[in-house]
Amino acid sequence: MGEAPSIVVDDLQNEYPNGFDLKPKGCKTVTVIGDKTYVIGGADDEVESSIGVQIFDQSLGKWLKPTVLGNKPTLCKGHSAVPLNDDRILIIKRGSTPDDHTWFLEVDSQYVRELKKVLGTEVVAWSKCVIGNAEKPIVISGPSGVGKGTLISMLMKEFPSMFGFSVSHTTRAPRNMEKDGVHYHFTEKSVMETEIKDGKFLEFASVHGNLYGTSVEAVEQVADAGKRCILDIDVQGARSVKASSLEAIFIFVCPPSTKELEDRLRARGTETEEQVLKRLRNAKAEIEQGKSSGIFDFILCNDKLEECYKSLKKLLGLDGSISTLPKPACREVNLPIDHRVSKNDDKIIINCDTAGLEKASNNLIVLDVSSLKGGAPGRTRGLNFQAIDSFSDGLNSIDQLI
Ligand SMILES: Nc1nc2c(ncn2[C@@H]2O[C@H](COP(=O)(O)OP(=O)(O)O)[C@@H](O)[C@H]2O)c(=O)[nH]1
Ligand SMILES: Nc1ncnc2c1ncn2[C@@H]1O[C@H](COP(=O)(O)OP(=O)(O)O)[C@@H](O)[C@H]1O
Repeated sequence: MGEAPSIVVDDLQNEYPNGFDLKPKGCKTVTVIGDKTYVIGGADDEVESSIGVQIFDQSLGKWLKPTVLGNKPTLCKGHSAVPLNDDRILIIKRGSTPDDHTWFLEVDSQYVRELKKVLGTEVVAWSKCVIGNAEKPIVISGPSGVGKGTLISMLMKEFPSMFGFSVSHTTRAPRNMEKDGVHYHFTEKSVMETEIKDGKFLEFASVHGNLYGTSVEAVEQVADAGKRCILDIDVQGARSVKASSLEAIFIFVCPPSTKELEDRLRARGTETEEQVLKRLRNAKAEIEQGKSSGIFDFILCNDKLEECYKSLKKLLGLDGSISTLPKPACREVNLPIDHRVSKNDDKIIINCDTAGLEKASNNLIVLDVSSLKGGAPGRTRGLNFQAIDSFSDGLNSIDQLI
């Protein structure tokens, strides 16, 4: 964020009379929610190639420097901004592709309020919007050696385009075959602690004597690749995620017996004797918590690997039931640079049939925001999308749509 805002208070008052939320000027929009005016785009920090955010607090009479969380939208040829429910601003990027045209800037959501308390600064968070009901992330926990990694690898191998792994940070040393950035981001403790303080982690915990954590970026990278995110985290981490605003499915994997767990851990041969003993001691408490804490939606016993994998696929709806069927393709619509955006209750209407434009094939696009789910950190899901050729569909006015 640049120190000096790119527009001054006088600009706000003179150029944007009150209620100016929907008016773009150049590459920036100005949206008022409560006492705060959000100037989105056109900021000095856009050299970073993402859309910047500046905030003017009318009650304090000064500009605030927000901490901006989440993967940020890349610069575009302008955008429209529509405030929703006083806690987020819908951003529609002009001239952008179907997978990138709709974003939310959360300004007062549960996540933003939590992070404001933690960081003690003004906070806003970006969350990209996915059209339709993308599946929730999956949290998998269980004691060391139970087979979590094995089951996750099997899923990713069988369904490579469906699942993506959330690459955690850890302060433990890499094992022989482990690659930095693939299995973990291997990190210095002091670096990780600073990043935790800066609000970059969705959750973190000390496990078997090392620090482990899931960065917001790790989860968003998977979501932005259009995949369902899998998190392999311990029970403390699962508890934190459950308490956060990230909606997920929670699965706990148990061993058939303590003896079998010990055998698997020793046979894997990746830990020192001291580490094996520590992991086995911790396993008892983890299994108790896994079974009784009420965090987990499903408990799987990993006795015979193939059977356990089958059960995992079944509970994820991957056993030939409905969710494995190809999803109906959403009509892919590129948003032209020239369009007008308006709001009517839960419907956002994008009118691409602006003066001077040739009739576009889809001249009205209606976004239904009535059943939004999720949000930062991660994606906002559940946006319904309807592209209509108002002429061929015989519609003469927007009123007929809503
Ligand atoms: N809370 C939390 N736990 C993690 C994270 N990444 C891994 N873990 C957990 O840390 C524990 C130890 O992981 P690791 O050292 O890879 O050994 P493993 O359990 O034998 O695979 C496991 O219970 C993992 O689920 C994370 O980002 N957050
Ligand atoms: N059902 C199973 N039966 C026998 N061995 C298993 C089974 N599941 C996993 N293993 C083996 O147990 C070891 C630990 O599995 P791993 O996936 O690394 O566990 P985790 O990720 O939970 O620590 C690995 O050597 C793996 O091949």
